[in-house]
Parts: sequence; structure tokens; C-alpha cells
Amino acid sequence: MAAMCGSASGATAGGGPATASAGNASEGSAPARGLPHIIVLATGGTIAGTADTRSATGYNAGEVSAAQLLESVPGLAGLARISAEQIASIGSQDMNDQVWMKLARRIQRIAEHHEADGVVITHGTDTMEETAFFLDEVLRTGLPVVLTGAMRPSTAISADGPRNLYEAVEVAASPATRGRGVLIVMNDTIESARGATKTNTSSVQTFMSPNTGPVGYADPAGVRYVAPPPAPWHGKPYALPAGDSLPRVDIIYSHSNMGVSQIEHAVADGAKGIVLAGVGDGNTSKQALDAMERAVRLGLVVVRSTRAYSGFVARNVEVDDDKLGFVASLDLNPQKARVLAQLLISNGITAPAQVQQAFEPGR
Ligand SMILES: NC(=O)C[C@H](N)C(=O)O
Repeated sequence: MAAMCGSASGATAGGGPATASAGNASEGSAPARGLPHIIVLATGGTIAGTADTRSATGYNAGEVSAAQLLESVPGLAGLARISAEQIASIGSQDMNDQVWMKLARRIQRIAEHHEADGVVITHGTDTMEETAFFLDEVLRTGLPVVLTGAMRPSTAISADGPRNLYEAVEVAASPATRGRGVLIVMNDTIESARGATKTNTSSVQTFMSPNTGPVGYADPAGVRYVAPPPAPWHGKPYALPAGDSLPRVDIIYSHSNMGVSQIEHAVADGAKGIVLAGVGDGNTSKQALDAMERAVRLGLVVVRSTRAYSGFVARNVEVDDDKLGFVASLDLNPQKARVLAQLLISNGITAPAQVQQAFEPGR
């Protein structure tokens, strides 16, 4: 297990109970001895949302506690011994560095102290891919870590949360999940933290990995992986920032008739890096490229990603990255490229060649 800086913390937020044993809540019987122990870290999101089912779609995210959520899932007690901790109670549109640090430190502690066989994080879907990717970059543990959520609130007709939670626990409890990094389990599908992105605003089939496809599938009958586990990681994970907040990196969205004002504003306003959500192969207008080059000369990390749904942003093809000092995001979409740039800057890695190397998948 690689070390991670910062002290461990079991802090709770959001007013829920610090821990709630739910291992026997769903079935009314004591959990069987010998079952894997799974810790559920709840952060809020639609999976914990409530709504008047007669209303159309409106709901309040994060109102249902972790213990209540677990009680709504039949059969969980047959899968694992489960304890739950409320880390936060927020919609994931409000996800922030502080909750990320709490999650990372708590999971690191669970891994180092062998507190559990796996961790499930309940999370809103809007920024789930960013949290998953962040944790994947800072944890570097073989411990199964699985994020799940829901597209329908817990009180909706055919709420998807209970099944997603069941399958997330099933995946986290599976010995085949060890060493696979942080995963997202939604709608019977297992996606990698690097590959997955939210693709639909409302459908329960929203998470997909456009460049790689899912790494596996889960349903109540079992867990099946269709991709081999990633190669073991030999380097160090990125250290967490001392002050619990990551350096500012802005995402700038390119479009036709692209100007320079957003880029110049980001630089003047103190951003330490810029990620271009570029057109096509991570491109933008000549004047915007010039503004990005000026940003590089002022010491910012500048990454070219793409607003296109899939594909790799290739280095030195449409844009001369070597000459301009840019980094190509390769397979990372803008929101994940931003997270990686933040971690690199906070770890003192800012030279374009080193940053580029860190963007390589499976480096
Ligand atoms: N389906 C969801 O979870 C959406 C919600 N806004 C969230 O991300 O918290």
C-alpha cells in the first residue's frame, strides 16, 4: 500500500449518525459470520433524494441517511456485513475539495487499518466521475472502492438506487474486484474511474466509457469482469494538499468564433492551469491558441482536451504541443483532465513534458 500524506479522519458531516450498523437492518436477522465487511460512505445525491411521487421530477437531494438507504435494499444482509458513515449530505453539483479530502483520508485509513474488505460510496451522479477519478489518483490501494448513485430519487416509481446499491456492495465484496482501482457501478454495469462519463441527463443508463466500454457487469446473480485488471501500480499516489483545497484550474469551452476573453480572464484572475474543452482534436481558434501560449509563458499548465464525446486528443497532430508548451489530454475528458492537472500542480509537477507523461493511461 502506498502512503498518502495527511492524517486520517473519520469525521462526519451533514447531521447524520456517525455510524449506523445496517448489516441486519434489511432482513431483520443478524449478519452471517464470515461475510465480507463493507463500509458505505454516504455523501448525498439523488440516491438519497426524496420527492412527492405525484410530482413530476422535482426532489431534494441528500435527505435520506445512509442507514435509511441501506434499509431500503432487500437482501443486502446476505451479501456483506455493512456499516455506514455519513460523510456529507449534498447534491454532487456541490461536491468540493473538502469532501474529497475527507473521503480520501477515510478510505486510506480503512485500507491501512484493514477495517473492511471494501468501500462503497453513495454519491450524486453529476460529478461522480470526477470524484471517482480523483480517488483513483490519490489512493492507489488494492481495496475495492465502488461509487454508486441513482438517477431517480428514493421515493420515485421504479427507483434505481436500491438495485444500484445492492450491486455496488456485491462488486465491492467480490474478491475479483481487488486491485481494479476505483469503479463506478450503475445500472448493472461496472465502469473504470478513468473511462466513465455521465452521458444522459435523466436515463438510468447514463454512465458509459466511450473509449473502452465497461470493465464488467453486475446483477443479483453475480459479478462478471470482461476486461483484465489494470497493471499493478508501482509509483507513488499523488499527495493531498496540505490546506485541503486543490489549486485552481479553469475549464474553457471552445466554440466557433472563439475569442480570448475567458482565457485572459482566467490568467488574470489567478488560475494555475487551464484545460481547453476544445473542438475536435482539442483545437480552438488561432487567437485563442495564442492566448493559451501566453498563459504557458506565464507559468500556467495548459491542457488541450475535447468537447467531443469520445476519442483521444493526439499530441502534436493538429497543434504543435512541443513548440507551444501544451499538454494533450489523450483520453481524459475536460473535467478529469482538470482534476489531474490540479493534483499535478499541487504536487509540484508543472513542466509540460512531466505533465504529459502523467496523462498517459496506465503510466
Ligand atoms: N442523479 C443525481 O444524482 C443528480 C444530482 N443532481 C446529483 O448529482 O447529486
